[in-house]
Formats: sequence, structure tokens, C-alpha cells
Amino acid sequence: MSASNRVSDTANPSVDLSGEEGWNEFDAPSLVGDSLRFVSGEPDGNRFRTRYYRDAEQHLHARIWFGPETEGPPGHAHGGSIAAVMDEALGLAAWAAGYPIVVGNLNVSFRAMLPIKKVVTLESQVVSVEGRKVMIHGKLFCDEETVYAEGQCLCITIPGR
Ligand SMILES: CCCCCCCCCCCC(=O)SCCNC(=O)CCNC(=O)[C@H](O)C(C)(C)COP(=O)(O)OP(=O)(O)OC[C@H]1O[C@@H](n2cnc3c(N)ncnc32)[C@H](O)[C@@H]1OP(=O)(O)O
Repeated sequence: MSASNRVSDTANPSVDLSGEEGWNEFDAPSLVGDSLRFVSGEPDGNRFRTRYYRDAEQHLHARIWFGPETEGPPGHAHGGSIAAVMDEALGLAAWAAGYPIVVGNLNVSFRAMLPIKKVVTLESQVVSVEGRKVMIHGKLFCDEETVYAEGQCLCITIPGR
């Protein structure tokens, strides 16, 4: 395949990031500003495309497309790209729940190789709050049987915010 063909294969593919019934789109920049560019900054690019939602219980979820520029093992997402998504989305989940935080510790378990050029779902929930420590758990999956990664994210509230 020529280089020009490879470009046209990946140029602006159509990606469906629509949510589940009962999810409401969540406007992250209106809450945290425009700084979330590393994962969410190129909505039409070939790295990540993300769209955030909240369900009826206000848990933060996302549809995420891992584009060709997230590749690590051939045809599959780089572990760091998955960790970056977990960092942003689980940190954002704490903000969305009302806690101004930074991430203090993030554990990611890679459960199955994640094919690139695929839309997957991230679900999260706040599991505990103790003083300044807010624990968020999340998982990346495409269906009940296929979980790609699980994350445990310890967020620490920022004094004075
Ligand atoms: C602004 C707009 C953004 C808007 C962005 C919104 C979206 C966010 C998504 C992106 C998230 C990121 O990537 S954030 C970027 C990556 N993260 C960072 O750069 C953080 C760097 N680390 C730090 O700045 C600091 O270490 C902090 C703030 C996390 C903690 O420092 P501190 O404020 O001095 O607090 P400290 O006393 O040490 O800890 C407070 C309590 O938390 C516990 N604790 C602290 N760190 C840990 C840890 N790693 N593992 C276990 N426990 C810990 C302590 O034991 C203590 O518990 P106890 O004694 O009270 O029991």
C-alpha cells in the first residue's frame, strides 16, 4: 500500500459516539475549562475522539474512539493511551461529582487487547470519599464479555478550590 493510500484510509473516518438511552451529554470544558487537550483536544483527529455523558444517577461515562495514532502493539491500543484515557475520564468524574481534584494515584489493569479504530465505552463511579481522598473506579469495555481495562483512581482535592 502506498503512503498516500494509507493517509486516505484514515482521513476523517466517520465515528459514532452516540450514547445510551438515558445518558445526557456532559460539557466538560464548561466545568474544567479547555485544558483537557491531551485526550479530548482533537474531536476530528486520528488519536482519540471522546464524548462524555452522565447517566440518571449522575455517573460520568464516555464513548471513546481509539484512532490509529493510539497504536502500540500492531492493530491495538498502546497501554499509555489507555492510561491517559483513564486519567482524564476518572479525574473528570470526580470534578463532575463536585470535587476539584488532581489525580494522586492511578492503577490500570489491562484485561484484553483493545483494537484500534474502535469505539468503546467507559463507565465510572465514585466509590468512596474520605477527607481529601476521592476514589473513582472505571472500566473500558465494548460489551459484557469484553472488558479491555479497569482503573482505580485516587483523586486528591485541591485546597482552596
Ligand atoms: C485545576 C483545573 C484542572 C482541571 C482538570 C480536570 C480534569 C482532571 C483530569 C486530569 C487529571 C490529571 O491528570 S492531574 C495531573 C496528574 N497529577 C498530578 O500532577 C498530581 C501531582 N501531585 C500533587 O500535586 C500532590 O502530590 C497532591 C496534590 C496529589 C497531594 O499533595 P498535598 O496537597 O500536599 O497533599 P498530601 O498531604 O500529600 O495528601 C493528602 C492526602 O492524600 C493522600 N495521598 C496523596 N497522594 C497519594 C498517593 N499517591 N497515594 C495514596 N495517598 C495519597 C495523603 O496520604 C493524605 O492522606 P491523609 O493524611 O489526609 O489521610
